[in-house]
Amino acid sequence: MSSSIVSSANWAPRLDSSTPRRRRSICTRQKLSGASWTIRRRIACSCSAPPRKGGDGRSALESPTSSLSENLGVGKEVNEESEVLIECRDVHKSFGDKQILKGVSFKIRHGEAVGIIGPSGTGKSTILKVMAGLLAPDKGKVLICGKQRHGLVSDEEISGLRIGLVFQSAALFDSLTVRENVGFQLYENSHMSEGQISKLVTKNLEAVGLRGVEDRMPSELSGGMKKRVALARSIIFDETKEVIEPEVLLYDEPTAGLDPIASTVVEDLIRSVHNTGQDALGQMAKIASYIVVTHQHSTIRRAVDRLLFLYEGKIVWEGMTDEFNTTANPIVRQFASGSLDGPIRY
Ligand SMILES: Nc1ncnc2c1ncn2[C@@H]1O[C@H](COP(=O)(O)OP(=O)(O)OP(=O)(O)O)[C@@H](O)[C@H]1O
Repeated sequence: MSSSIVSSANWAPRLDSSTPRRRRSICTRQKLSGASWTIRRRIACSCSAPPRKGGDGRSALESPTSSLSENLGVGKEVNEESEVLIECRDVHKSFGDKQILKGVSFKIRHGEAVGIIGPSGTGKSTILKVMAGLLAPDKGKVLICGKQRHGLVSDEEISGLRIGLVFQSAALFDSLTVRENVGFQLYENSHMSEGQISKLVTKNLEAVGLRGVEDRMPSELSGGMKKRVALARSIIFDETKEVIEPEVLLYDEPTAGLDPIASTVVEDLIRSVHNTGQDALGQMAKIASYIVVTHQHSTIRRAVDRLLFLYEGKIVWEGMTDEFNTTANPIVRQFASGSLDGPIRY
């Protein structure tokens, strides 16, 4: 069991003597472009994921007409005894004199699909960044498989649990092709050949329903395609490694700005890469658990099983998705109905 915790807080393309020439050119091009990128963190922890299961369970709210959904295993089997992968314990975070998180506590267990909802500006993205290690809490703890993370540490190849954050904006490198974007981690950090990476990129793009876009630039993609490319980038992993690390994926508003059908596609993709199920190619995926920050009702219904409601810096309600519309909690009722009357004031 590894005791080290390694991540990539200020991760950026590295240029060193071990970086192959082709890879250096990718890094250099992007450095010059000054674009933002998705930050991925690798966290070595002492947990080991339970064996992968096929499972035929699905959310009670899944559409019975969705053939993809029918194949997806979801959180039915998750219970109190499932292993806790991430725990936020009394997390506080302020920006200047503005207190955003005021004692947030919750656990994410292996196999869970959890949604974080709540009014705008209440700190949903902030808690994702704290979990991903991009922000340090002012007070309280984030435990990864029971181990407290201390600050932001360097990015190294490690084994354990990986935590990936998929930004709302997709955050693709604008000067790199789709192939280079999706394969970026592998070009940078693996020993795979170009040909191997290229094949894997194509396979992962197919898994998110994209074909023949490898040579396009991000500017040539629609918003929905960009989100799917970001999804492909978040699920790709080095298949030549003997040990495949389980991963918790954190999605920040993955369906924001998409039309209803494109949203459904992304919601089902998020489900399909969960490791209790299969990806769109029918292969077992490796995502241990995932968390989705969302405002979209369809995403709440289709993509997650359990909800955490964040309001005024605290989790004020937790429940299963089918309880979202029936709970008597006045804050949740107002939010679910979109009413102007109630405890939430704008
Ligand atoms: N780096 C930062 N510096 C200063 N203030 C910040 C920073 N990040 C977030 N904030 C502020 O913290 C508050 C919470 O932001 P956050 O993005 O977490 O909210 P949210 O619940 O995700 O909102 P939305 O639903 O609108 O996306 C906002 O008032 C925001 O302006």
